Amino acid sequence: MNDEKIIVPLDVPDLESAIALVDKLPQVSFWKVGLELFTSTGPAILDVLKSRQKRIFLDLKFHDIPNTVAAACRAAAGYGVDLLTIHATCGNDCLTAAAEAVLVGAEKVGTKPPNLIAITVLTSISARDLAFDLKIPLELPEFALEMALLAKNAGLNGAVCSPQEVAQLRECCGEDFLLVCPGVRPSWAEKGDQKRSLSPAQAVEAGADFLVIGRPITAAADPVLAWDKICEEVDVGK
Ligand SMILES: O=C(O)c1cc(=O)[nH]c(=O)n1[C@@H]1O[C@H](COP(=O)(O)O)[C@@H](O)[C@H]1O
Repeated sequence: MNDEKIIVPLDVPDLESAIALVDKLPQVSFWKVGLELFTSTGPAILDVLKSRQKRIFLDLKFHDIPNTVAAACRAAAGYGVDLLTIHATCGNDCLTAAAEAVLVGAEKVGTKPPNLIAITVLTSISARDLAFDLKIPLELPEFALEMALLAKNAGLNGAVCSPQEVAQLRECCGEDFLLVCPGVRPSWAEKGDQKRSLSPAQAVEAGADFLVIGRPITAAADPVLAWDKICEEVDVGK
């Protein structure tokens, strides 16, 4: 089984619903806490997950000036989480300051620093959105690669990208650069707002270290069955 590659987001509004979801899926070893839940519960949810020996992806997607982002990264690193996100479009100075800040923040409390990973291009953005709304003059795969390289050169540990770009990023950024892919959809699941998806097997085959898969599992009529089906698919893609 290759189920440790799958991260399930706790995209729920409060602590009670989060605990209910964690209890419903005891097989899941890696959970993501994102903007909705962290804004609602603060670090209380992290304590719950740690007390159950779960790995934690704290997905706060920082995006601000270097001084502000570095301070936020120092604070977040003190929680002892496994993964932490920042937008690559913060720019080089910000990414460099953030990479340094997680080390300082973790050391201050004597914990392991999180792997700091950069959002390249959100998986809800299409090539059309990038060109016409955001006015980025590069092709989407090229822009995603540039953002990953910016992050790598600034000393980050990895990037978040869609499964459609992961093969190219793996080739250019090397084996040690963590690549985390949301926007993963089994053939039987709704795409929702995800615009650049591939199946779990395809994403793993293309070189993803981790897949973030939410609604196909959490909104399924039978989440345990959906989890089992996805684990089988991930094994096929190995
Ligand atoms: O950083 C993320 O995790 C993330 C980046 C991205 O580009 N796209 C993306 O969907 N995500 C997150 O991945 C999860 C995807 O959830 P589902 O679309 O329900 O599978 C959500 O919690 C998003 O916040």
